[in-house]
Amino acid sequence: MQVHVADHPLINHKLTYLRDKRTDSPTFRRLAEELVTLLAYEATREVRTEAFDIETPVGPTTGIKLANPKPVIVPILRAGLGMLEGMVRLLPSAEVGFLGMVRDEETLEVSAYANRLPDSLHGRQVYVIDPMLATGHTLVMAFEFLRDLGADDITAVCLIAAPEGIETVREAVKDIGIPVTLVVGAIDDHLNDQGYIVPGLGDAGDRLYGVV
Ligand SMILES: O=P(O)(O)OC[C@H]1O[C@H](OP(=O)(O)OP(=O)(O)O)[C@H](O)[C@@H]1O
Ligand SMILES: O=c1cc[nH]c(=O)[nH]1
Ligand SMILES: [Mg+2]
Repeated sequence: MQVHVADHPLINHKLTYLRDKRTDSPTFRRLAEELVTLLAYEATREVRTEAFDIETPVGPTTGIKLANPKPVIVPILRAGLGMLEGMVRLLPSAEVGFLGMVRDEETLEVSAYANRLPDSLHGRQVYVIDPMLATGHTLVMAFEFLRDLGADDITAVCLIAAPEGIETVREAVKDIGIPVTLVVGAIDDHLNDQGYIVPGLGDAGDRLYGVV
């Protein structure tokens, strides 16, 4: 698994305000969208393209466009929804599938409660978006779903990751059997006893949408 940390002053600036507990929900949503657009620049480096001919006002040239079949973006509900607008802005022709997953706050085990994905992902590049990679259980389960539907390769885009979670995902993808890339805005210090990323930003879903 390739891991890219998109270390850039603008990303670090926006992440700092996202982390700040004084940041309100509307600002948090805006920052999450802006951050994913910056991370998507790195994440889409290997997006498949095809050549096509155009004419500029001055003469003919060959350019590129996104190849078919178009990529599929998969936000992990709830918190991944906060990154969807920013990702779709960069890949407007992509399809969007949804996976709803929640972790048990005591055991930190994950369960899936919603699945609205294309019937087949054969030949498709898939971009998974979820702001937090904590224990890694959520991403591993998502990758298994997507691999079973035939995804060609998967790129996960996360705003903040814990080193422990990255190692769990790294081990698991050895058995996934398709190329996996991880693009993150920051790798934080550690996970605490409750499975929260430290320093992190708290519960991303709650900060985006309120406590349920
Ligand atoms: O790496 P893990 O330990 O599996 O944790 C990461 C998951 O936790 C959060 O979701 P949560 O379960 O809080 O659901 P929510 O998005 O509905 O708040 C986050 O958005 C990830 O999906
Ligand atoms: O720190 C964390 C860990 C998991 N999920 C979150 O939203 N935040
Ligand atoms: Mg949550």
